[in-house]
Amino acid sequence: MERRYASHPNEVKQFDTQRLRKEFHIPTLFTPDQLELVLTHEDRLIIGGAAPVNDEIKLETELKELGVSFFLERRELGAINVGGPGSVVVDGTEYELNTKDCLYVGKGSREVIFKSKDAAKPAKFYLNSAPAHQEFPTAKTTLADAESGALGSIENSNERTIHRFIHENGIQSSQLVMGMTQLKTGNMWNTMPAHVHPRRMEAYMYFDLAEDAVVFHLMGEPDETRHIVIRNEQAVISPSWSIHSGVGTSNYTFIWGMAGDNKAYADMDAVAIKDLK
Ligand SMILES: O=C[C@H](O)[C@@H](O)CC(=O)C(=O)O
Ligand SMILES: [Zn+2]
Repeated sequence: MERRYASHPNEVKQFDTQRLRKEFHIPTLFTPDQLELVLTHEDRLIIGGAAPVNDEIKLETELKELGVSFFLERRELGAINVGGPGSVVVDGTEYELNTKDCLYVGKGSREVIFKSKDAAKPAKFYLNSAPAHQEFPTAKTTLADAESGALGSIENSNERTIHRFIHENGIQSSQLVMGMTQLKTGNMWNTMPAHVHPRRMEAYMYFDLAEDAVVFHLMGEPDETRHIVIRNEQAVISPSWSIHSGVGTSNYTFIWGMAGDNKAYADMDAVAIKDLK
C-alpha cells in the first residue's frame, strides 16, 4: 500500500506540476488481477481499485500498515463498480454489482472478495475506506435507488445529476460519504462555483472519459489555485482546505468520497467565483 502524507497549504503553494501530481494525483487504480491501494493521511482515507479479470481479488494489505488483524477490523469500505458486471463476496454472502452499483461493507467484515462475471468485460471496483468505530450493516444500492438531484444549467456548462449512495439519508456509515456525479452531454464543469469543507477531506475519481480526453482538476486554497490534468479512471486527493472542481475536454462521470467530522453532504463553504485567484 502506498502512503501519502497530509499537506499544509503554505507548502503546497510552492509545488511544481510534478510534485503536485506526486502528492495528490492517483494515476493507476485498475491493474488486472491486482489490488491498488493508496492510504492518504488526509483523514486516513484509503483510495483504491480492484480489477479482477482471470482471478478473484481479496481485500488485503500488509497488516502492520494498519496495525490490525484484518483489513476492516477498524475500517469501513465503499465499493462502486465502474466496469462490467461483477460481484463482491463479504464473509460468504455474494452481492452482484452491475456497472455503477455501490456496496457498503461495514466494520468487522473479515473477508471481502472481488469478482468479475466475464473476463471479456471485467468489473472495476473503485474503493474508498475510512476508519470506523461503529459497525453498520453491509448494504448495496444502485443509481435507481440512490437519492438523486439535478444541478447546474446548460448556460453554465454544468448540467449534471448528483447521486448520493452512502450518506445521512442513504446507506448508513460511521464517517464515509460517497456518491457519483454524471455530467450531461455538452457539459464540462463540475463544482463551479467551488467550495471547501474544512470539516472533511474528499477524493474524486473521474471516469467515462475517452482515452484522449482530460479533466483539468482545480485544487488549492481559493486564492491560490492550481490544476492537475487527470485522465480516465484516475483519482485525486483533495485536502479539507482545498477547492475541488474541474473542467473536462468533454463530459464525464466522477465518484466523490469524503471522510471527516460530519456526514452532512450540504456542509460546504461556498467560494464565490469572483474570489478565485
Ligand atoms: O462535497 C461534495 C462534493 O464536492 C461533490 O458532491 C460535488 C459534486 O459532485 C458536484 O458539484 O458535481
Ligand atoms: Zn466537496
